[in-house]
Amino acid sequence: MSDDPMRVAVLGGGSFGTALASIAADNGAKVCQWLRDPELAAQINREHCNPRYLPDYAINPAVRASSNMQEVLEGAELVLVAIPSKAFRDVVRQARPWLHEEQILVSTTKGIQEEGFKLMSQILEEETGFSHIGVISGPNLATEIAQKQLTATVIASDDALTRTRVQQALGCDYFRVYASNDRYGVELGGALKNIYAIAAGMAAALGMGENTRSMLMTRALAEMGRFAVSLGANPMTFLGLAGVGDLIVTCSSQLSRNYRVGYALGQGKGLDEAIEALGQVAEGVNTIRLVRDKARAEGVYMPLAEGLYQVLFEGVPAREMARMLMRGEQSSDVEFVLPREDVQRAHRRVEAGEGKP
Ligand SMILES: NC(=O)C1=CN([C@@H]2O[C@H](COP(=O)(O)OP(=O)(O)OC[C@H]3O[C@@H](n4cnc5c(N)ncnc54)[C@H](O)[C@@H]3O)[C@@H](O)[C@H]2O)C=CC1
Ligand SMILES: O=C(CO)COP(=O)(O)O
Repeated sequence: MSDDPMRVAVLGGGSFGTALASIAADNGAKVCQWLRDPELAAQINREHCNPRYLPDYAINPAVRASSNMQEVLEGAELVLVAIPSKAFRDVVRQARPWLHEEQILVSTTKGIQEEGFKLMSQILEEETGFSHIGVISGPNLATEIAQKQLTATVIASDDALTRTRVQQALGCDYFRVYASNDRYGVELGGALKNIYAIAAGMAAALGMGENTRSMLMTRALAEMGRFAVSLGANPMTFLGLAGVGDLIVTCSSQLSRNYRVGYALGQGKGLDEAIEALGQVAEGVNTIRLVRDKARAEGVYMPLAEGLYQVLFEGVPAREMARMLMRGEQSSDVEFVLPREDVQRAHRRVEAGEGKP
């Protein structure tokens, strides 16, 4: 491998794309960032700041922004795609003429496509047929990365070259990159936790306490694991940064857009109003709908996702939903230790008078 700096292309001019572009440049890579808006690109090149999505933070001046896809992709070894899920496939299609088999393509997007319940790396695979494909996910609030707060992420791919080159490209003094070969689990964790961040924001706005938040996060993890198992993913991945790590940060921080949408809803704002006020993407709103439908179709028990769906889309008051959830069927703490069905069976027996003194 040559000593030339790695060439990195970042597709997306939002907060995360901008933060990642700056990390790669801090690390010595030659970085080009693609964004739709030529004026914003010119402003980034002039002022070394992204005033629309990451105001108040300096971007490494070596990052070159452009609205010309060909210019950005030419010669790139690593392509990071940081585009919201709704536009992800469209942008990959725009990029396709300048992508080639030797490149490493990595999604950084934590969302799901409605048609076929596809994750973003599956879209990368479908649109290109390439083999160096991966996903970055973890507790990665873009504004904290922009402040160079110590942060860790996961690069997940079954391709060792992809994992290694991403660790080399992005790993630095303030950003540590761990490897995983469970691409599906890592990507699913990043998408699912957004649902529960909305619930945590809502609970905070309703004045609920730390016990509540802790219960919510832990039960969310149980639900995520159950869902993952039903889709054939490895639930152990959720014990890592892209599972419990991301769940903790997104359910605890006002910097999370999903948390903020939940908080606004908890304050009594309507869903459209909450999204409008945010002005950025909160993937969880759409993910709740998709996951709730998928859980129903697969017969997976997901009371939090179901309850949240009813609050967001069917007008059930959040407090009323919280009460119903608290009074829901008796369950098990860790289902891999004591299966939920065993708890329910024991209840049925006792209720039928069997085993009572
Ligand atoms: N911001 C964060 O802290 C983190 C975000 N992510 C994920 O990164 C993904 C991207 O999010 P952000 O950069 O935060 O989003 P953002 O909301 O800050 O910006 C979205 C960007 O996508 C662009 N965009 C939207 N539709 C487009 C289209 N049709 N064509 C071209 N560009 C389009 C917008 O112009 C904007 O530049 C999301 O899925 C999010 O879950 C992951 C980790 C952290
Ligand atoms: O994924 C994130 C942090 O890891 C960012 O969360 P939000 O999309 O809710 O801001």
